[in-house]
Amino acid sequence: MTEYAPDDGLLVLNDLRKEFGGLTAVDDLSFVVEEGEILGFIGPNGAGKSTTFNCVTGAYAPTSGSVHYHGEDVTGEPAYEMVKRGMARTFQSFKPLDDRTVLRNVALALAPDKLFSLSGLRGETEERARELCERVGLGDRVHQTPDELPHAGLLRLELGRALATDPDLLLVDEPFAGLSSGEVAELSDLLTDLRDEGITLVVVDHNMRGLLSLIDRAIVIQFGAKIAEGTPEEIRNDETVQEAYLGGDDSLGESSSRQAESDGGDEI
Ligand SMILES: Nc1ncnc2c1ncn2[C@@H]1O[C@H](COP(=O)(O)OP(=O)(O)OP(=O)(O)O)[C@@H](O)[C@H]1O
Repeated sequence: MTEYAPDDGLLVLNDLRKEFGGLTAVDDLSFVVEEGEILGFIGPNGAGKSTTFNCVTGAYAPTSGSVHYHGEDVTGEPAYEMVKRGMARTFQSFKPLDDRTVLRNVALALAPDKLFSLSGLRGETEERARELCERVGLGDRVHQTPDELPHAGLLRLELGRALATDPDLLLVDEPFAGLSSGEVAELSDLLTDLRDEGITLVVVDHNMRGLLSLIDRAIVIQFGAKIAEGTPEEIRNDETVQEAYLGGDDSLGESSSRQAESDGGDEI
C-alpha cells in the first residue's frame, strides 16, 4: 500500500485506524489533502467520515497510524493545538448563542477570553468580527440574533465562527443538508471564494448532491476504508462507488443523479 511522505500534501494520513471496542470505524486509511484544493470526503452513513476527522482534529486519539499537517507529525494532538496550527472545522449540529447577535457569536470565536470581560465589543475585535461577517455574507445581519436567520444563514454563521481562528485548512461537515438548490449554489460560491482566498477545504458529506460540481477531487470511503479516489467524473463513473451507494445499480448517470438532487435523496 502507498505510504505517503509527510510533505506529500498539506494534510497527510497514513494507515489511520480507529477502533471502538470490537468495531473498526476507520480501517488503515491513507490519503492526502493537497494545498489549495477543495476535496470531497464522501461515504455512506456510518462509513467513518466523522471518526476520521475526529482523529485528525484532535477530538479522538487514533488507535494507530499517523497524521501529518504542514509536514509535521501531529498524530494525537489535542483539538486546541490543531486550531493553533491552522485547522478549523464546522459542525453540522452547532449551537450558536441565541441571546447574542451574529456579530457577538463570531467575536466569541475570535476572542473567547475577552468577550466575557468586556461590556461591549470594541476596536479591533469588533472590526475583525465585522469583516468575518461580511466575508461569509452576513454583513447586513450582524445585529440579528441566530434565531432570526434562515438555516443557510446559520451555516454562514458557523463558517464565520470557523474562519475566526484564521485557518489554512477548513473541514466543512455536511454543508448542504437541508438547503434548497439555490442555497446550495450560493454556498458553493462562498466556499469557492474561500478557496480562492487561499484556504484549503475538505467538504465531508454522505451524498454527492451539489458536491460534484464544487470539488476538485474526492476520496470515497466505505466501512472505514478508501474505495475510490479521483475527479468528480471518475467518482461518478466508478463501479465500486455505485455499488456502495446503490447495491450494484449500474444505471447511474447524469439523469439519475439529477433525479437524486431533485428528490433531495441520498444517492450519487
Ligand atoms: N464514539 C463512538 N463509540 C462507538 N462507536 C462509534 C463512535 N463514533 C462512531 N462510532 C461508530 O463508528 C462507525 C463510523 O461512524 P461515523 O460517525 O464516523 O460515520 P460517518 O461516515 O460520519 O456517518 P454519518 O454520515 O452518519 O455521519 C459507525 O459504525 C458508528 O456507529
